[in-house]
Amino acid sequence: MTAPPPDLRPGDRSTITVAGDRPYDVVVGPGVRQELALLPQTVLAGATRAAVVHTASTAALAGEAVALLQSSGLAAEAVVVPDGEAAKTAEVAAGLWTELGRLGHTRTDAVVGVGGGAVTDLAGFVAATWLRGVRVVQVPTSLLGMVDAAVGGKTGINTEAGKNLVGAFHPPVAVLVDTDTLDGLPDPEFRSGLAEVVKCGFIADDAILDLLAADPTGRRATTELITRAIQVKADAVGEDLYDTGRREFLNYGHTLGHAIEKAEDFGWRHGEAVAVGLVFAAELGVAAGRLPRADADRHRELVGAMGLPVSYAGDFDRLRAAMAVDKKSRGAALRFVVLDGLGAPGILTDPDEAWLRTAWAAVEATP
Ligand SMILES: NC(=O)c1ccc[n+]([C@@H]2O[C@H](COP(=O)([O-])OP(=O)(O)OC[C@H]3O[C@@H](n4cnc5c(N)ncnc54)[C@H](O)[C@@H]3O)[C@@H](O)[C@H]2O)c1
Ligand SMILES: O=C(O)C(=O)C[C@@H](O)[C@H](O)[C@H](O)COP(=O)(O)O
Ligand SMILES: [Zn+2]
Repeated sequence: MTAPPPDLRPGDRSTITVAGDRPYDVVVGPGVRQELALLPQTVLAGATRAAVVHTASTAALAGEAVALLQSSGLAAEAVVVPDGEAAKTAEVAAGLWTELGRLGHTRTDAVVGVGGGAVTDLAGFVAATWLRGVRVVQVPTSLLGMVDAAVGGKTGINTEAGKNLVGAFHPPVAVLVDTDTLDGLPDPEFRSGLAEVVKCGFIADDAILDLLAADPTGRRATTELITRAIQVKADAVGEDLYDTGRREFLNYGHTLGHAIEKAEDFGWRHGEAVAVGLVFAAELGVAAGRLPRADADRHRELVGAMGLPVSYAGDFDRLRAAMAVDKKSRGAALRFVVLDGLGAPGILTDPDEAWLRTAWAAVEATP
């Protein structure tokens, strides 16, 4: 089980360091976005310009970010992009490259993402590709962005063929998780973020499962849940940035989840699709003889109690075709993350068709 950082007390500021060739800090707490003003003296040393990428929903926070960066001497400008998955397109990325060119951004300048996971994925991707890589600071404002998307350096956009199929590994130089920014986040978005939190519980930290069982809204222990989920992610990413081993376990529930997002033309929230994917993956683990039935039942009960979907009405053959282009696939073989017990993730390669059908039957919504 992952222990919370020693300096964590409710309401406090805590810091989680993500290890790697270029380690960086994820700072969590109320008001920590103000620390943007300090970064030009530290991780943004030498920068003269910053482009603050945001959507309409985070315009006020982006305006504040611009003012904070300007107060420390940077020429900072806000750049607005479309909301949600509509931001994660080649066209929007190309628009940002044009804007960085117009603003005269050089290799020492920086991109700052202020928004949900879609913004941080896009901002990270543009930073990874502009001049072959400039620094990016992430200021996630959705729960999902905080516990997952802004941490770990996976950046990307979607294509016709599916989710996140074009991207780069490009870790941020800092992540400021300001828990105050959650105040304006709509409940369904908060719940969507909780899907990634409970995922971390299933793969690595049963204290998360206990906290969510005691309060399935996740509102009573939000800071502890955020910190624990980030710690699970940091542990995996610090060891395996490039997704060739331990990091793959963070993809638990995502094989079917991404296929559902695509089938729904990105009309479902990421966490909602992952929620069904978690229940499916647990059922697949049972069908494969790896996960005890009681543990799969715990998935369904907990995810359902959190108000997230546990079933889906769709065409399995279509979903299967989408799963075949999942980034975990190798050649023609499907690969899934499954559990050998709570907190014990592993890989299942090329599952029997019968196991897939059994797991699908367990999540298929009946009219
Ligand atoms: N890179 C990664 O490792 C990683 C991990 C998980 C998810 N993701 C990606 O993240 C995306 C999902 O992120 P998301 O759930 O944050 O979606 P999102 O970015 O679309 O944000 C959800 C909604 O909340 C709004 N919003 C965000 N912050 C707000 C605030 N403080 N107040 C009011 N509204 C606010 C947004 O405008 C949007 O409408 C997906 O594209 C997913 O693929 C990436
Ligand atoms: O960081 C990771 O690695 C993850 O798998 C975390 C996921 O929650 C996240 O949705 C990620 O973007 C999915 O990665 P992908 O490579 O399957 O697109
Ligand atoms: Zn995810």
